[in-house]
Amino acid sequence: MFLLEVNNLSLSFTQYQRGLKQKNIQVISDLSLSIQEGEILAVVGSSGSGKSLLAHAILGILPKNASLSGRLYYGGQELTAKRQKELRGKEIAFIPQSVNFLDPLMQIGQQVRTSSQVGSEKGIAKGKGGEKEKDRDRDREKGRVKDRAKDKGREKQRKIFDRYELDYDVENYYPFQISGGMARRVLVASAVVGGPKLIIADEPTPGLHHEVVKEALGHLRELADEGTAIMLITHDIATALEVADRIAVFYAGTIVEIAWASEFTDHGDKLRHPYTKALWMALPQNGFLPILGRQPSPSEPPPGCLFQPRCSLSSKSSSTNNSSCSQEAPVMRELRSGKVRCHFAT
Ligand SMILES: Nc1ncnc2c1ncn2[C@@H]1O[C@H](COP(=O)(O)OP(=O)(O)OP(=O)(O)O)[C@@H](O)[C@H]1O
Ligand code: NI
Repeated sequence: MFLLEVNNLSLSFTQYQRGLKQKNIQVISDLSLSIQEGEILAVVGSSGSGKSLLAHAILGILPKNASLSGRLYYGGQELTAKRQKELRGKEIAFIPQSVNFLDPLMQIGQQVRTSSQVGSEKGIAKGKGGEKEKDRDRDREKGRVKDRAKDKGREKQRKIFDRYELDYDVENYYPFQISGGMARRVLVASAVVGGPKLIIADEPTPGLHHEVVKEALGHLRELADEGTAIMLITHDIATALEVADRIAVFYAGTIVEIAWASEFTDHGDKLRHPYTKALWMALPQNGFLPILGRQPSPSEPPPGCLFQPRCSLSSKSSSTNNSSCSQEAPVMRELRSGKVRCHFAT
């Protein structure tokens, strides 16, 4: 059974234009994926393709002007807004794309300790330490219980600091006092403290040195090997291939292929979708072959298959008259133990 299932998810924004005119912009369309315990599924796609929004949809932290359709399941049960709120920061943890998710006014130690108790819109931050202090005066015995809980909280936090090689001194620092690499480790520590079953990591290694990237990916792999399900969002297929079990290739707001990481070999003959093959061949070790054209903007999608204007398969086999490519959007289908969204992939 899958821990997380995303079925036919679509997401659009209503934007107001001049006067009272409204425009609907479809950012994610008909997207399906699933993740098992113990596996890393990488979601790979270029900038602006809707990856972060997918993460926010799963966590239930979308902005108010977003409208969503499709279904989410977690542990076999529908993942409703109520469950999202209950599970967020605990069973379902988030490693956000930006270190700005750290609360600038809260010390790191407290931030890590409280991150598993919150489900704030902003992500991991915002504690509620103050209220606890009041109760203690009221009832000493109760207070002692709370002290023990507090000690336990600190103990747990320190264990995680040990694991991620964060000095205990760092507990008293504020986010502006730590380096970028350290801040990333704090984000991982904050995600892990609640003992999550599912981690959504949104671009966890931006602009980091190779060593730090390796370390961060190593942490994710370790957690997966302990049974955690991980969705790793990245624009960098090379990063994804270093740790992921499966790769979901994101293009213009939907997934065009789900492949095994082991299928990215040689000239990509085991891959299914022309875009996936092109991504693979664009890597330095495969000769840097560029992918011609541009990803369509969500406000002006082409008719039919979203990849059709750039597709070698569609233009090459014009003898068979592939008008379907320019007229009909292909649906996701199973192909060789993976999935593909293409009329002609074999
Ligand atoms: N609140 C919003 N209202 C309207 N459009 C939005 C909103 N938030 C995001 N978008 C648009 O949705 C698209 C997808 O954004 P998203 O942040 O998910 O992309 P991404 O794949 O995570 O990109 P990156 O790799 O740069 O992080 C973008 O074109 C963005 O402009
Ligand atoms: Ni993003």
